[in-house]
Amino acid sequence: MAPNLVHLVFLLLALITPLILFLLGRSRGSHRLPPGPRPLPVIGNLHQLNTLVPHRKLLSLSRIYGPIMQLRLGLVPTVVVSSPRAAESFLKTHDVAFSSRPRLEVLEVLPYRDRSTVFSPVNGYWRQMRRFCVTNLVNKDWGMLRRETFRNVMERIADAVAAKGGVGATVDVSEVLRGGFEDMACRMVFGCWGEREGVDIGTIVHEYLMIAAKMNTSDYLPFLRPFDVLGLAKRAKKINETFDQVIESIIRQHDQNNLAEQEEGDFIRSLLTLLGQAVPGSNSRQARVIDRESIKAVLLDMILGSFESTWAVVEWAMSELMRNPRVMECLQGELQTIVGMSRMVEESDLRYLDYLEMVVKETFRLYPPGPLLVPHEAAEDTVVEGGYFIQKGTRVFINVWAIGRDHEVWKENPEEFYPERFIGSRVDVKGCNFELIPFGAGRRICPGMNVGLTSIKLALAQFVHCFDWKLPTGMSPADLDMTEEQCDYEIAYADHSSTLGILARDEPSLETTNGSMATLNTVFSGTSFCGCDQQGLLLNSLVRTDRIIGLTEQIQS
Ligand code: HEM
Repeated sequence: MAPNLVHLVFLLLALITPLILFLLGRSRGSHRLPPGPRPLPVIGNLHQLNTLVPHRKLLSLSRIYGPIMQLRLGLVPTVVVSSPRAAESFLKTHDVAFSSRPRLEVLEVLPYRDRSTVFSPVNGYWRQMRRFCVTNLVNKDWGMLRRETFRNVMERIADAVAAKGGVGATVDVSEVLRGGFEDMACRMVFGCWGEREGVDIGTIVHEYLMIAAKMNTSDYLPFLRPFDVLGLAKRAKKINETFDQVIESIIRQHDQNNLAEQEEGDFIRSLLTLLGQAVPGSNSRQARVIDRESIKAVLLDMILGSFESTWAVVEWAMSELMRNPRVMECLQGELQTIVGMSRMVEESDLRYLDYLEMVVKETFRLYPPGPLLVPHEAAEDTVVEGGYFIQKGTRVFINVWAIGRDHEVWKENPEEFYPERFIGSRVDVKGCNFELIPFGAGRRICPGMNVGLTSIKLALAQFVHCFDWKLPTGMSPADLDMTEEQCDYEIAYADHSSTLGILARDEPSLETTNGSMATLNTVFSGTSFCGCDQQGLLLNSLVRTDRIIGLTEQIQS
């Protein structure tokens, strides 16, 4: 299109959009819309969310307009839900109406876009693939893999400490945690380690999540799509080409029945048995055949869901434990009493560790990895709690981050990390108590919840059981920066003409302005997909001589 024509189209759209929206608004007749801030012409309330941490801004707006608040983001009517009661209305009472997902622009460039279980509408295909993943991946017994993974992680820490001169050496906890969770996820989903064809799968996952987390203007102002203003469609295409090459090579290896590459309960091999099967599509008359693209889409969903969210929770928990020595002491005390100091924590111990359970819940309350969940969309016109009318096609954000800080629910110092608030409480994270829904609730609830929870508890327990930790010299708990910031950096490709061969991601510096080492707590939480991340937790490890015999010897040798 010639530039003049483009400008003309843009101008026309800018002029007629408010009129269309006005007429649409009128046609809703007597329906009562939720309150919300007044939108500007064309951009609506987009300017108010021009922030790296939209869940914070949305919380402050909801304190003015209420727990069900209507915004207009560009041309998209959007509702933000910020209380347990309102969340229950959307995710339980009207679960069917709000289980759909919006079609995001970055997905349009992906060949597997309509086969993803995360972004598929609720239909026969979604149901079947989700059930398949739960049976063949999530519900498998991964106990041995977790045991091996976290033993390796503890040994890696001990090795790193020994290499740096022994007890008291500084360890990059983020790095070790990320590596452990990445390897475990790759072995579960792909049956191989995290490095493939010279490409680190973790870097691919991170890039996907970064792209999805960005607030993409084209999603809200569709007439900007041809311009790819933020370059996200280009980035998505590029990372997808890389993923495609990596995943093709992994699938080929499983296809060829190369047993050396395979682990017990091989998920890819089970997926391949589905090839060619017909499953119901969006309605009972429409069948869909499972093809190679469906298999790649499911593998991508599973690997994206698997590890960033999990290790981020352990990092947040470790940061809070460093800030709260009393809580650390209680947790170590519980481990010492229940597990003792002559062996490592085992999965079978977890059910007896009540204080650990409370520490994990408290971490989820304050730092849900998906502060706004994955966006939902209204599949039909619905009247919700409070008599508010929600129009079909409205995007729905459930502000879990705000719900975790709701003064009405968490009456005693909601901002404080205080695991004891759960003593005698039946609230848990499994989707029945709407005051704490880090995994969502209803039919879109995270299918990986149980596997994620067990890994988090085991990793955290072993971290604090095997080692004593202290902040690097010169740093006090008050220096720990617990605010989130968006961490975006482009990955470097080895060769611009080829998609394979990612060099590295350009990590943000770990030095703070005053020169001391500090945490860079990072959240990436655009309004499309949200994930929480935290980077660069550096701690000094101190292994007490009465702790875990093997590790102590390893460090001292
Ligand atoms: C701490 C760990 C985890 C957290 C906090 C978490 C959180 C979430 C959240 C908030 C959602 C969106 C729910 C909604 O839209 O209402 C979700 C969806 C999903 N998660 Fe997880 N997740 C975790 C671990 C996992 C794991 C380990 C897997 C895979 C093995 C996984 C796979 C998925 C999938 C496939 C979906 C999409 C479900 C659908 O749309 O039907 N997640 N997760």
